[in-house]
Amino acid sequence: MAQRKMIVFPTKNELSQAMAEYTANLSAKFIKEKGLFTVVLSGGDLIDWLCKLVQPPYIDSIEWSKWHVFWVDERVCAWEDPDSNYKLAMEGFLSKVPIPDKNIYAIDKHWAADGNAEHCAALYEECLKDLVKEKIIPISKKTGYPEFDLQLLGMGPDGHMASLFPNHPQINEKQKWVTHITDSPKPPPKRITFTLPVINSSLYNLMAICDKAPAKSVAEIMKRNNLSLPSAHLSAQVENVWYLDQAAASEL
Ligand SMILES: O=C(O)[C@H](O)[C@@H](O)[C@H](O)[C@H](O)COP(=O)(O)O
Repeated sequence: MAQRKMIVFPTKNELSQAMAEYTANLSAKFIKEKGLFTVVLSGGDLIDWLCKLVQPPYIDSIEWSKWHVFWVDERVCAWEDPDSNYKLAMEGFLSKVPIPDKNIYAIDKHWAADGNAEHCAALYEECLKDLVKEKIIPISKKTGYPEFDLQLLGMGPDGHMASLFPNHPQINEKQKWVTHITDSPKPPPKRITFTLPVINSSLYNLMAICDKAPAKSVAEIMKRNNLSLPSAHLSAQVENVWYLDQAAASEL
């Protein structure tokens, strides 16, 4: 498993620029190697930081038609709800680039609007299994779990990643690929999330963290490897890279 690497950027703008370049380079590499690129998004501020991808030169150079887009976690609510990670990503990013609709794998529309978190998680896992059969997602020979090319992650001030929160049992799930939570400490309470083995089976994981609020948790992870914080468990098969701005790195 890859060692954690950390890069601190002077500003959020530079972090955003580097994230776009990192994503574009991996997109080119994987499309050349296997004809497609699987990208997993999270919610939160990350989508804002992806803004550089919808600007030149990336907007024109990326082969968007070869992208397949997933969510590492999603809030269980209607697609139109302001809480929806799908809505956030569509409005801020995906609607601005020509990725075919069929390659965007959102939470089930009906069951999400209905608020059924358990069923939404089961359906999302089924969707991943169908894509394994269709050879869009391989199963890693090393981990035995689905292998995505790149995940773009964020961390909350409490050290959570995806919807794996401190002192909640979801972090220990090893059987399921996708699980659910109905009492998330960060609102809204109902969510679905990739499990830790699936998150760590990704080839490349980029964790992007900005601002002062998560700085203490960043220090707990970087200096003390405090495993009570879910993000401290992040790994990857090839590269586990953490991009921080100055404020997020201020307690290091
Ligand atoms: O649904 C969510 O809330 C996100 O997917 C979540 O996992 C996010 O990545 C972190 O909470 C960081 O969020 P912020 O960038 O908003 O702090």
